[in-house]
Amino acid sequence: MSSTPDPSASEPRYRRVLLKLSGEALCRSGEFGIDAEELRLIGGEIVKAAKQGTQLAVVVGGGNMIRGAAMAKDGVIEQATADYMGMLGTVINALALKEVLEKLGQPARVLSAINLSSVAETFIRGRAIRHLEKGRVVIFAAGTGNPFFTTDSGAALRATEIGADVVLKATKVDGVYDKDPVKYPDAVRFERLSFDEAIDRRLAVMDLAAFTMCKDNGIPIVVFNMKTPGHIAEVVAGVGHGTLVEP
Ligand SMILES: Nc1ncnc2c1ncn2[C@@H]1O[C@H](COP(=O)(O)OP(=O)(O)OP(=O)(O)O)[C@@H](O)[C@H]1O
Ligand SMILES: O=c1ccn([C@@H]2O[C@H](COP(=O)(O)O)[C@@H](O)[C@H]2O)c(=O)[nH]1
Repeated sequence: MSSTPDPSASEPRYRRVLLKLSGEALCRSGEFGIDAEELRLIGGEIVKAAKQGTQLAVVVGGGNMIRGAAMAKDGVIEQATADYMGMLGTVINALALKEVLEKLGQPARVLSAINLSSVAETFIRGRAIRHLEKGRVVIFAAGTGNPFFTTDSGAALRATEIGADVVLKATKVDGVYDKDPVKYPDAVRFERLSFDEAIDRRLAVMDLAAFTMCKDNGIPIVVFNMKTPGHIAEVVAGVGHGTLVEP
């Protein structure tokens, strides 16, 4: 997806977006945890995007902390428990992100799908919308709040609940390919494709539940590279370079 901005347009292209940020945005490439410099950089990118006038909600993943399936692999920890641990990892990421946004002057709130009343607001749909209308960046933590899901599904769910115009999936690759480009250097990139094609081909850039929920609710998805400076703001403005998955 790429398009030329209309210089006469004073309104932003999107009124409200859901930005799905990989947890790996918060750590150095190939490492784990939270790196202060990476956090500061990604925080700055989100502030740039938020300043453009589009209401910005963020779902942050937890791949830099714990992935439930990997944690449960050797059978010591049950998958459901490992998934709750994974969700708590996303809460840690969300708190870190909120902190850096506010340090950079951007008001932000964390709304958690799991009740953790001492550290974050619990998700209430009306409150989320109210925060967005007041210009705060809303960070949704703990995915769907249920094990056996992912934060991609959480992004699709929250996007539907808040009436987002689009899900913007910020990731390590620059779009959707016919196979995983990290594993296959000959993978071919799509400029745009339909939900049916993404689902039929089982393209693993997002999970099936997330694709299906966005499809059923008519919410397009843009998959784009998060590490290019300025790119998050461009994609939020509707002029970035990514793959558009559309109904
Ligand atoms: N067909 C495909 N096209 C593009 N990417 C693909 C495809 N199949 C698999 N991938 C992989 O999917 C990954 C995107 O998922 P990513 O790791 O960003 O998300 P996540 O799992 O939601 O985030 P987190 O790191 O927080 O767990 C890419 O890095 C890419 O390697
Ligand atoms: O709704 C959800 C969301 C996430 N989880 C668990 O958290 C980790 C991290 O999320 P990613 O989407 O992989 O970044 C995930 O592996 C699950 O274990 C969950 O259980 N439910």
